[in-house]
Amino acid sequence: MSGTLAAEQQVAIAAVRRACQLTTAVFNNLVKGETLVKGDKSPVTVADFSAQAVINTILTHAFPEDPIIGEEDAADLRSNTSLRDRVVQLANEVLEAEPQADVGEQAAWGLGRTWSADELLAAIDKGNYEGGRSGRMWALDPIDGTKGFLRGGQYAVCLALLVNARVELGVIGCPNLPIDPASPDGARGALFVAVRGQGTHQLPLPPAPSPAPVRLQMRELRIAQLRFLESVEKAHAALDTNTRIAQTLGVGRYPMRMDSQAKYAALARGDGDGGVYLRLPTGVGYREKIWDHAPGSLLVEEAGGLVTDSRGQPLDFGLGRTLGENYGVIAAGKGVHRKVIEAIQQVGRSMGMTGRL
Ligand SMILES: Nc1ncnc2c1ncn2[C@@H]1O[C@H](COP(=O)(O)O)[C@@H](O)[C@H]1OP(=O)(O)O
Ligand SMILES: [Mg+2]
Ligand SMILES: [Mg+2]
Ligand SMILES: [Mg+2]
Repeated sequence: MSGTLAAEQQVAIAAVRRACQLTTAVFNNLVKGETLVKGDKSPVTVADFSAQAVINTILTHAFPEDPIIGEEDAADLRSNTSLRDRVVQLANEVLEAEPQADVGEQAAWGLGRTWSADELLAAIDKGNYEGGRSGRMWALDPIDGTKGFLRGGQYAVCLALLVNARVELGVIGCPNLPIDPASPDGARGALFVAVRGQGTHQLPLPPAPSPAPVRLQMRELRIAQLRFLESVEKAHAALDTNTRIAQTLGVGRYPMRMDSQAKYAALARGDGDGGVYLRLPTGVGYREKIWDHAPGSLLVEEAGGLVTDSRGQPLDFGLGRTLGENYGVIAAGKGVHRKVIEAIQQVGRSMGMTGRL
């Protein structure tokens, strides 16, 4: 590992890999009562909490000065002792494993020892940073696509480093994504690393010494070849608007639906010829969270694509924990991005959605 942010890359990769070991193990043993429904009706499991505990423990020891914006907080664990005990057990199983020197892991990152419940809950709550425009901060989604995780579909462990509101490093672990998109039924588990100015690379998810990273380059598709990449969740996708945009552009292929930021990885890699990540506001006032887009957007940009909102404006990661007013997120190859934005604007006008798109 060389170049700028080499230390941050190494720490982030180790943290995401260890968290993925945890989520994979939990999926095989998840039992009733280990999933809660949050205030916004979304699910959260012991795996989300313990993955955040693992990653925040590692980040806090490696970079003590850095604030973290993490999706979860420990409030529900403080009032539910059986859930708390399970999270402590799961996080410790992963943190206790001795540091693997051959992949650059260090004991100073909090590895190779057991942590108390208080320490792990405090680590989860370290993710409460409010965000902002200046300085360094990490953005963490311990499990992005919890619904995908629960149904055995796609999900992603997502970590980004932002400096002055710009994403500089993105690391995404996708335990259920096929390693080779040409063999969709083949071995699964891929890790994606993007560093600004240094490209996007795919590595094997299990830690391996001297892995051979594969550099990803988005294919430049013509409009007629495009296929949209959309959420599986109907509540997260403006399906009617998406269909009209497809018609306006002349995109005839049925969209590829996938949970989580695995979509950004799939787009960067060209899986299934998906050529456009399309996420428009659903009109329920939902604000996009920065941990849902920071690492994924860099994966696409560093593979040669463009990521903006539906007006063609850059995403603003300096507004706090959310992206502010929701104008959606559109990611596509440089050759087609502008045409997609034009089609969205045309459909927005025809549907009387001026100001919302
Ligand atoms: N109404 C909504 N519109 C868009 N995204 C949403 C909405 N509700 C939740 N999400 C978020 O979408 C992400 C999943 O994206 P996708 O649907 O593309 O897989 C999750 O992080 C989820 O948040 P949460 O983690 O709170 O469930
Ligand atoms: Mg999540
Ligand atoms: Mg998420
Ligand atoms: Mg969630």
